[in-house]
Amino acid sequence: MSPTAVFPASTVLGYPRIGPRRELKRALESYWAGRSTRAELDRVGAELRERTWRRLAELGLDGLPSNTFSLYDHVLDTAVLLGAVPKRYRDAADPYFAMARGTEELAPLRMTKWFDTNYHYIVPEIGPETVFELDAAKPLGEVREARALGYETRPVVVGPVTFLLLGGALDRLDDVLGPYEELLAALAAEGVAWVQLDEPALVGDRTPEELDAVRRAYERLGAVTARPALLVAAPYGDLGEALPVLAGTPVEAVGLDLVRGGVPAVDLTSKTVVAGVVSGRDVWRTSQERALAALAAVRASRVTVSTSCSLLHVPYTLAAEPGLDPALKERLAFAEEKVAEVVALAAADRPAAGRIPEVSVPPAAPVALEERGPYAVRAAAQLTLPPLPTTTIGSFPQTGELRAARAAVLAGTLPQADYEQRVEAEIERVIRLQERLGLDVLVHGEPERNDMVQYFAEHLDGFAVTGNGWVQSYGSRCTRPPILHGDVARPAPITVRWATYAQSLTDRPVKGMLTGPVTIVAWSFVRDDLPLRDVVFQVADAIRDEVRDLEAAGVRIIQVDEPALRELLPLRRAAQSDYLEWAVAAYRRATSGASDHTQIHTHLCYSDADQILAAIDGLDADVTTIESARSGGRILGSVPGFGRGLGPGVYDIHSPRVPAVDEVEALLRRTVEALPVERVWVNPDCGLKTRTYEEVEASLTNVITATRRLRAEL
Ligand code: MET
Ligand SMILES: [Zn+2]
Repeated sequence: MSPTAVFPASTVLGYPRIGPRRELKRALESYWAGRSTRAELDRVGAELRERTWRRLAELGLDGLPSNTFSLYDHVLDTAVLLGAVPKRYRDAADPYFAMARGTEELAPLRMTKWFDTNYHYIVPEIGPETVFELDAAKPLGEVREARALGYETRPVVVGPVTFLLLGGALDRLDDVLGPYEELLAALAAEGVAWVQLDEPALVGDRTPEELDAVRRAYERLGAVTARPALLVAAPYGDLGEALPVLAGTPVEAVGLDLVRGGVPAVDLTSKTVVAGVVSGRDVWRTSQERALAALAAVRASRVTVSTSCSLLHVPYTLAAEPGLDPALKERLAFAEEKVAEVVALAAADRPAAGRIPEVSVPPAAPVALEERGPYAVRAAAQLTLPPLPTTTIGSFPQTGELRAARAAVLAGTLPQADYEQRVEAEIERVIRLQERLGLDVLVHGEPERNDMVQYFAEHLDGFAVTGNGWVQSYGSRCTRPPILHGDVARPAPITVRWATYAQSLTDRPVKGMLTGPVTIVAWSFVRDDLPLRDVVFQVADAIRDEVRDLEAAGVRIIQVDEPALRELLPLRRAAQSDYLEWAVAAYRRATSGASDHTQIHTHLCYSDADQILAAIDGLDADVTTIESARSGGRILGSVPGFGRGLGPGVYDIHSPRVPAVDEVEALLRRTVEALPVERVWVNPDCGLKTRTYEEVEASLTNVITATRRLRAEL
């Protein structure tokens, strides 16, 4: 017998969890530092959950989700739920955080980007030895907790197909379905009416075998005798060929992303459609007209209103942004405002009048660009360096003092000139440290940057920055994406003064450090009235001017970071080449103004770079540094054909762990076996700003010792 519960008229697929004032971040970091207890951390979690449910109810939302809270990551929570905790972590003092962050003895699990977002999840480690076993404490606990506060909720769990695909183990489907069936039974016993299983993996290209797995999974879960009604939600795109498959299973409701995907032609008259018409991916107000038209076009037994995906990707509320220009604010909606839109759409029975006017500015006319010479010519013209040159990715630890000083400037209690002196003092410290450690290519350490995108946004026209618009990136880490709302231009040089100051302190080369156009647009909330491919070239032109000015100031090596290149890659193959074409063109537009004797570096991280190697090659950078250590050197298998300088990272900077000399040496040996030694660079996986000086000094010392051992053999 299938459940008969009616789905609520309005809901959201998920909600931010870091806290409106980043309360969870503070609680986590204090717990990790040993300054507070686990009980104190759990209390902050409970308070945040309560506030979220209360606020959603106050805003008039009918269907409240639960289990959308997480202490670190919802995919890691799912692994725990299913018993997929690798043996080696089980005896750790706190196995959950040991998997997330590592311990003295244990490296953490791999982490990578969640679909095409800037959120990072912990990759489940599933092997033949994994025994799936249900541990439903968390979802059941949240259901009870909400009920005690007077709220009935719909638990949200990552679905079996997505979970296994993320862990590269779809062959374990039959084994994992047992715990899912038990979970459904346990939730039914608890009186839960609906459960939401998130299956974002279904909006990508799926093979016939994978689609068959979808069918088998939902046939089986649908056949559980006493179970809640099932909502299968597919955020971040179009379900495509997976939709008829799902529609043929007994699931009661499907959640569609109608912002990115079109209204499906598939007949869904036996299902409820939870229609995602309010975007969870941007900060722009919803066009009521367009949303109502989409709602009207869906053919289903019941159509209810929702967000296109979890609101995890947007800040909490515009109410915390008194500093934003009111005219811009009119065009914006953060999480709370989006909930209000969902509620209003669910109540509306006619198109609302008074649409917000959309502003449209034509993109800058493309100009003919001079190209750089061939790589061999450039390499001969550039600086001569020792074999296996050592460098870092740019940032050094951001100290509490510097952050406090920046806040004091904002508050008006510290004069700008004093702040700039402190930045210079920090640059000097970083330069001296690198000289002492013996690095070959130095950096200034980026102390003036709160964030690699926001810093540029603050210095470019066309961007607004928020005061509190924090969005979770991973664990306790958040970013404040700037809002790109107008035409982009660079009124004055941005980084030249810091780069030249750093170079004035040392005879060794100092790399200039810029963020690339693709990453700037990827990590901003970009106006939704123009295609990204138009906007990105305006940003590229601004960076191009900066490259020129750095070069004119005598900087011989310039790094233009593109860590987000992989992230924006469309989930469907059919759309990928078009994206890669404009992304690569934008990067080249930004860098091709450099002369042949300027060495251009780029840096990518969390890239799963194997998929986009041709595009990375197309960037035509002289040197590419890339994440490799955290993923165990997997990239080395795919890079032999790479024709220019390459620095696969030799240690993971996302964990406080200091890598041993032998460990670095081993990875370095594998690297020189995979690549011609004269093209190999030695560097960490990524920037060092989240680490302490103590960790950095110890780690880099070991990196340099390992490099010297190898050099001695050359
Ligand atoms: C996420 S990539 C970071 C690159 C930047 N240059 C840094 O070192 O922090
Ligand atoms: Zn990086």
